[in-house]
Amino acid sequence: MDKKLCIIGLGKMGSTLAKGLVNAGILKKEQIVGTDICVDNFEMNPVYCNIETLNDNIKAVQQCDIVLLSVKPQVIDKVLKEISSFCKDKIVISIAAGITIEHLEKALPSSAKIIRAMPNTPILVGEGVIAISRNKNVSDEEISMVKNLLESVGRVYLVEEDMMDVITALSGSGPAYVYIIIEALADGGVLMGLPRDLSLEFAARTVLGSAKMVLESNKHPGELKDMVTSPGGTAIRGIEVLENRGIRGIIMNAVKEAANRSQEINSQRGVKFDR
Ligand SMILES: NC(=O)C1=CN([C@@H]2O[C@H](COP(=O)(O)OP(=O)(O)OC[C@H]3O[C@@H](n4cnc5c(N)ncnc54)[C@H](OP(=O)(O)O)[C@@H]3O)[C@@H](O)[C@H]2O)C=CC1
Ligand SMILES: O=C(O)[C@@H]1CCC=N1
Repeated sequence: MDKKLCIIGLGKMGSTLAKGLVNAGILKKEQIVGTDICVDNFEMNPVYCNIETLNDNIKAVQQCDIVLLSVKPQVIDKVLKEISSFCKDKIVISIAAGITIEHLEKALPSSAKIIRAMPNTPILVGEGVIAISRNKNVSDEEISMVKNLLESVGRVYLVEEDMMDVITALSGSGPAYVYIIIEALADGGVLMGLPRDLSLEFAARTVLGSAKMVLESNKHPGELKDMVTSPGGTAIRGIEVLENRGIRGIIMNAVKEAANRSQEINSQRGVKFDR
């Protein structure tokens, strides 16, 4: 790919994307420029993988074909205002939770090619899942190019934008829920006497393997669960505890609340820009 990418905001997600794309070999490190307001951040954080870093968003945007906005929703308006006039012919990808294409369109030139995307942190290890939606200015060829770029770090799905808040809650935020589950499984092992490092390894590998079974076996998770639960055995005793405490409802509510928050982020911000 011969395009140059500018990542604005080299925080957790921006730097993860930079590293994921370079590791995947789809872009050379010379094809990515990253910006952040705090230059010290660059030195502190080794994950920037030697890409060029600037603390000047405009300079970075001017030298790139694709602009990826990876700042918090709370500061995105400020950044959009700063770079807007330099984005006429650019593909602008925003990964900001809750920020709609309509909102981005109001802040950018009418010709801007806008993509709203929702990745998740496992892109760092090439196992991300990424949803993308586009505005009318993005051609089929351009969306294929972006899809191809992002496919180097995960599975990419082109979705209707009205699914984005839920996807933000499920796969965008989901790693956080899964890490809590892994940590709790490991704590359970430690509680019962396993060494911490062994317990964490077993917990993480159990989640990894179980997810692979769901994806590769073509079996419903309930059927896979039944394969683990012998009558009168150990697993069903554990499940009884989880069901008594409402594990399913708790997880469903977590997704619902996160999706509500994604919607709230956009509606609470108003859509008002100085051109
Ligand atoms: N973390 C995640 O798992 C995911 C995050 N996202 C989205 O990605 C975006 C970034 O999130 P995340 O990486 O977690 O947040 P971070 O706060 O870690 O990263 C944002 C970075 O942008 C910097 N920044 C702030 N203002 C500017 C500016 N004007 N110009 C350039 N850089 C600036 C921040 O610097 P400073 O800290 O000094 O303010 C920070 O380093 C958010 O919109 C979030 O919704 C999407 C999917 C998953
Ligand atoms: O918590 C957040 O707002 C971001 C968006 C998705 C995951 N983390």
